[in-house]
Amino acid sequence: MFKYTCLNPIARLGLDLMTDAFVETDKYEEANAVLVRSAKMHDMELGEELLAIARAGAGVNNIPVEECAKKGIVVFNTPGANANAVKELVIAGMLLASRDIIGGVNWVDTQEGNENVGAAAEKQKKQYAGEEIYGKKLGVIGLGAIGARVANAASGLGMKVLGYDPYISVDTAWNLSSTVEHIKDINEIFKNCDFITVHVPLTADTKNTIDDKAIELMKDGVVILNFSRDGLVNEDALLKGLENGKIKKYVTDFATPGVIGNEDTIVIPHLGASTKEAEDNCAVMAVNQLVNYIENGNIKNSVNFPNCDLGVCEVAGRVGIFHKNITNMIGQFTAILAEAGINIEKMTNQSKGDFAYTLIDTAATVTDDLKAKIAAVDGVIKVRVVK
Ligand SMILES: NC(=O)c1ccc[n+]([C@@H]2O[C@H](COP(=O)([O-])OP(=O)(O)OC[C@H]3O[C@@H](n4cnc5c(N)ncnc54)[C@H](O)[C@@H]3O)[C@@H](O)[C@H]2O)c1
Ligand SMILES: O=C(O)[C@H](O)COP(=O)(O)O
Repeated sequence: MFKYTCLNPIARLGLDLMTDAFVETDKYEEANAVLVRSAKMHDMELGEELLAIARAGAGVNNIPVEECAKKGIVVFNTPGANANAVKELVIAGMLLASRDIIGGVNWVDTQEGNENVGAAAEKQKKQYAGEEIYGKKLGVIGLGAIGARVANAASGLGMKVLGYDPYISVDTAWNLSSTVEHIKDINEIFKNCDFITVHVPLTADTKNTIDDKAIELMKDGVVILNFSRDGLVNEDALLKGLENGKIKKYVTDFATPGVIGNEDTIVIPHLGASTKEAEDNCAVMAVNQLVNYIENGNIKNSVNFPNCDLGVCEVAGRVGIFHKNITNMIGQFTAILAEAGINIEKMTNQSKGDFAYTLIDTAATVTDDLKAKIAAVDGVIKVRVVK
C-alpha cells in the first residue's frame, strides 16, 4: 500500500482517481506521494519514503526541484491545466485597469439607503470614466500555456498583440493567432506597448524581468500585469514607476506588503487558478500522473526527469533506474542483468538536463541483491523495483 498526503486542498474529482493501492495519510514524513499546490516545500525534509511530488498547477518554485532530482524523487506539474482560468483573469485585469469599475462599484456601495441613488449615479459616473482596450498594444512576455491564450484572446478583443518567447514550443507556435506579432527583442515590448503582461516561470534567469531599465524604456501610462510570480517584477523599480506616474496601473495576483494600499495597484489574492474547472483539471492530471508513476514507473510531465513510458508491465519484472546523464550507464545495467541470467524484455532510456531515467522490463523479478548491484554503479541515484 502506498501512502499519499495533500499539503493543500486538492479537488475531490482528482483524489477519487487514487486506486486501491493508495491510502491517504496526514503525516508528511511517512508519505510516498505528495500532492501540493502553493505550499512552500523548500524547508521541508525530503523523507526516505518519498517517491514523487505532484504539483496540481504550473509553477514549481515552491518545490526544491533540483534537490528532489538528486534523490530520485520525481516532481510533476500539470501543464496547461489551469491556463484558461488565468487567461480569463488577465483579461479581467486589463479591463479593471482601463475602466474604474472598482472605484465605481465601491462608490455605489456607499449609497445604501439613498432613495435618489439613480440620479446621484448619473452625476457621479464621470469620476469613473475610462478607456477601451480595443486597438491598444499588448505585449505578452512568455508564450506558453497562459501567455498564448492571453495573446489569442486579446487579439480577438481587437488589441494589437506583440509576443516575446525565445523558447516557444512548436505546439504553442502552431496555436498562436497569426495576428500576434513575433518579437525577438524584449525591449521592443517595453518600448511599444500600452499593456505588458508577464507569463514566464520564476527562475534565477527571469527574476526581475521588469526592472528599472525595463520601466525606463516603457511608454508613459503603461499598465503592467503580473499573474506569474511577484519576483518577476522588481518591487522598488515598480513603486518608483507608480510614484512618478510612468506606470498607470499595476495589476497583480500576488499580494506583498509593498504593493497593497497603493491607489494605482489592483492586487488579487492569487486567484488565477481558483476556478472549479482549473482545480478539477489540475487534480485529475496530477493524480493520474502520480498513480501511473507509482504503479507503473512511467513518467509524464515531470519537471526534473524525462518522459518515459512502457505502458503497464506485462512481464515478470520492471525496474526504474534514476541516474546521472553520463556515458556507459545502460551498458553497465544490462551487463548486471545479463550476468544474473535475466533477459530484458523491453527498455527505454531518456534524459533531461543532468539527469536520466532507465526503465527496464525483465523476464524475472530484480532481486534485492541485483538491485544493490545496480545501485552501486557510479552515477546511479536510485533504483526502484516497480514489479
Ligand atoms: N496566478 C496563477 O494562479 C497562476 C496559475 C498558473 C501559472 N502561474 C504562473 O505562470 C507561469 C506560466 O505558466 P504557464 O502555464 O503559461 O507555463 P508554461 O510553461 O506553459 O509557459 C511558460 C513560457 O515561458 C517561456 N519562457 C521561459 N523563460 C522565458 C524568458 N526568459 N523570456 C520569455 N519567455 C520565457 C517558456 O518558453 C514558455 O513558453 C507559471 O510558471 C506560474 O508561475 C500563475
Ligand atoms: O502556478 C500555478 O499553477 C498557480 O500559481 C496556481 O497556484 P495555486 O494552485 O496555489 O492556486
